[in-house]
Amino acid sequence: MFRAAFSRSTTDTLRRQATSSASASRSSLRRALSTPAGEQGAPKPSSNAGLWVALAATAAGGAGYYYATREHPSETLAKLKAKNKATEESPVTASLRPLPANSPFKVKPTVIFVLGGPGAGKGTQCARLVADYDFVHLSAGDLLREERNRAGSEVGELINTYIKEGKIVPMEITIGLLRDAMVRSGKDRFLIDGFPRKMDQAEAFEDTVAGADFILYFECPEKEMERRLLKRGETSGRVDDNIESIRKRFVTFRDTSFPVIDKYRSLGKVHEVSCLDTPDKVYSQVRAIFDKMFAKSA
Ligand SMILES: Nc1ncnc2c1ncn2[C@@H]1O[C@H](COP(=O)(O)OP(=O)(O)O)[C@@H](O)[C@H]1O
Ligand SMILES: O=c1ccn([C@@H]2O[C@H](COP(=O)(O)OP(=O)(O)O)[C@@H](O)[C@H]2O)c(=O)[nH]1
Repeated sequence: MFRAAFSRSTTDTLRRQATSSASASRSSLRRALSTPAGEQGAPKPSSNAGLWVALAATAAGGAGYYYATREHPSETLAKLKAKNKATEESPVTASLRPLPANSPFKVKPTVIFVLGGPGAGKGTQCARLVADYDFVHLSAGDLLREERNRAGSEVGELINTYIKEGKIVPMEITIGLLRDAMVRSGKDRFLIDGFPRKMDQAEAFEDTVAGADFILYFECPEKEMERRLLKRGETSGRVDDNIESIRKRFVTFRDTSFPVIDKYRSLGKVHEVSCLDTPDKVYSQVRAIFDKMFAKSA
């Protein structure tokens, strides 16, 4: 279903090429990426041999994993809730579907993609969710900025250029960072904030890390997002919280990221929340969704 929507995926190609172990180190990925081929028009495209190696390492082992087994999430959840009663397992960690062959997890983790345009309030709401529910919050943007700032990073400059231009950093970097952070946390419930921003990212993540249980989508008009981002830019120190970068980010969101939300919506996996209210009121909508799905940790 999800998979069928992709005409010819990156990972399909990679599966044919991949012979190396999926556990290739991040540093080797970075080395391979020092001549990146951008996902979205890298400033200077060059030989992509290294990229293939990195992508192969990231996606290797996904073969055999198939989305066709997925049923409608509401049916699945109903079954899982019943099972949960009997086994005390979390309704979602009991698994919506099998893990990909080379997932770093033994049991399927709970994964929620938190999506919305730039400045919609994803980070603000995730911070509240972490306080009330037992989730690890991983912001893809924060992880990229951390890597950009890491002394000795071989992809720092590249990340900075993509962020400033409002473009999407090559997925193998982002997925590598997310995967590492998930494993390092030692936990199994994740809010993945600001990712996936492109269809092939969604597919590669689901193929090599774990499937998403649902998508929490913050709907927000551009005018409001622009207002929030300009305000945030007064203190954030971010290279992209300025009007020029903001406009570019909106274009990327409209053209490249929104289709991901639409795709998941067609699968019945999107919970949409309007961000046009105070943070408290927005959060009460979010809580209504989470209270239905998860028992509170406190
Ligand atoms: N409901 C809201 N109303 C007004 N301002 C908000 C709201 N939610 C978040 N903000 C502010 O808007 C800016 C962007 O929010 P943030 O959570 O960083 O968005 P995102 O993670 O989606 O980029 C921040 O300065 C935040 O304080
Ligand atoms: O999966 C991701 C997430 C973020 N980014 C980059 O990081 C920037 C900032 O993303 P973040 O989620 O931090 O901020 P937002 O745009 O949602 O405010 C984006 O514009 C992209 O350039 C990316 O390339 N891939």
